[in-house]
Amino acid sequence: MPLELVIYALLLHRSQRLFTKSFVSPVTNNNIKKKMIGDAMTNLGSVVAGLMFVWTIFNRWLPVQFLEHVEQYVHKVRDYVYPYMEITFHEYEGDEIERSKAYAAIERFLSTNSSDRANRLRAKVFKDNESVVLSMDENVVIIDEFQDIKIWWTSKKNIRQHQPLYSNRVDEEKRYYKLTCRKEHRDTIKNTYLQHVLHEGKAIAVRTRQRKLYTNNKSENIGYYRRSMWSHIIFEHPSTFDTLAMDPVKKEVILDDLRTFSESKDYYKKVGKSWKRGYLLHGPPGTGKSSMIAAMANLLEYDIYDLELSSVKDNTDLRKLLIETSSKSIIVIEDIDCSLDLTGQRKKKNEENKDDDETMDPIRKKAQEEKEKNKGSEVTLSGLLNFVDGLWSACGSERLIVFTTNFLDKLDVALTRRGRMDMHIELSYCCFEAFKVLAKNYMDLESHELFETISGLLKETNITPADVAEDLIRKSAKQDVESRLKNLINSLKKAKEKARLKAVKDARMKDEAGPSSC
Ligand SMILES: Nc1ncnc2c1ncn2[C@@H]1O[C@H](COP(=O)(O)OP(=O)(O)OP(=O)(O)O)[C@@H](O)[C@H]1O
Ligand SMILES: [Mg+2]
Repeated sequence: MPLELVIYALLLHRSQRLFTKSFVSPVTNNNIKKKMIGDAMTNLGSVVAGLMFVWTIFNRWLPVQFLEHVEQYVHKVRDYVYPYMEITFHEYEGDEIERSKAYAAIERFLSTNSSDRANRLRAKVFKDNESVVLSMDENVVIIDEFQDIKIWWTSKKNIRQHQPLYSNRVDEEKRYYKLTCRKEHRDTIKNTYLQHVLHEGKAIAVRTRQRKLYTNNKSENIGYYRRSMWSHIIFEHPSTFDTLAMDPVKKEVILDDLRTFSESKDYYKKVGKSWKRGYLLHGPPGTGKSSMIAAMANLLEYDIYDLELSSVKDNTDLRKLLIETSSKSIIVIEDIDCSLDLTGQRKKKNEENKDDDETMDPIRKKAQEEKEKNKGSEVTLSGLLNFVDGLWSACGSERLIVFTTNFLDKLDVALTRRGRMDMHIELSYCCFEAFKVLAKNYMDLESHELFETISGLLKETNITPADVAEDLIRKSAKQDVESRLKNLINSLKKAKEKARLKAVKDARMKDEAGPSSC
């Protein structure tokens, strides 16, 4: 027998006993009063228990359509007598994949309000573990007041269970906030209060904004339920355009381009373009491509989405990732030539594969190995082109897309054409101007008698800013400026000698191969 039926039967029995007991008590004034209260309670208990009993039986044996009909009427009656109205705000609306902005704004609004009022709170630690933000926990109610109106906010969570084919059961959490207020305040709530909450929520977001560095979760780990496709940490890279060593004229052009972009919301709208810009950073390893991305994010106060293409299953997942990025962000794909088979030299591919491992440049060899490793991903070039400037790329705004590569010539021209990658920036070997920036940053030094020697050597040999920085950085408290400059001069001389020997070797090999090899 179902448990509910047993409980209702017990309730009926209990109320029956109370009823009979009140009849057998001696008749006094006091007892009459008690008896009346007892009778009323007994009758009420019996009616409720009886109704529940009947409802349980109905629920089991009556057709679903009929029950739905009854339920509708029960709700109508309830709505008629219940003096309150309710509004719910779901984290995800319907089948939308983007988190509701209203939900996020309410969450922030309530996080500041709840810390003084709620008894059960959830803590989040921010800014270098220095500040704690408290927000209301599930099923907690907090009361807000607005123009002498009381508003009740509740945080709720529904759990739905799915059983995907050939897979274990998974729980899908659906979170929402419920606002409750008296019906007579409907207009104020609708027209004024909600605007106030959303506005405040956004303002709090701006005030407490911490920039984030996101990375995409591996497609298969996202699973059936709605887990964010990105994970993040707080972004705290110290690189700025001041610390970036490069040709000052080039630097000024890039700075100007970035500033103009960030102030051109209306302009982009006017010309009918989505508000985004593509940058392609190319150059040898250690010339500052990643440092420049960090400097860009610091300059414009954007988040960074570091997209690992090899972890993306296919073009559909790539699109979903794009949708989940926020505005004011930089989407980065580093070493795009190694990420996938997106090169423009497919026809040469077979020949390239035949390259003797011995003769292949080590950096190219590494890129080749990376590509082999990433064969699991089905993202295609067209999927990536759509990601950059397809219809879906227009969702969200104020976004930079930055690709980096060590080999510009290995990329498909479709990917690098202007309009997709609007600005091509070459980061190259260290010139004297770039060295001066590093000397200022690493040693607080603006001039020195050894600068002339260094300037001469820099003109004759290729050395990356990363290598220069390695010589200039202080390695012990005793190490003085001069010894660091001398270290650099030694490195430059060694690099020059190495280059000379390589040139001699190449020339000899060319002579040995003879003219037919051309
Ligand atoms: N132009 C530069 N200005 C200042 N520091 C630089 C510059 N280039 C390199 N460095 C120094 O060298 C380190 C490595 O640089 P970075 O990672 O930016 O190079 P990269 O071009 O991204 O290299 P890769 O192609 O290998 O990814 C940085 O941490 C920084 O200290
Ligand atoms: Mg890099």
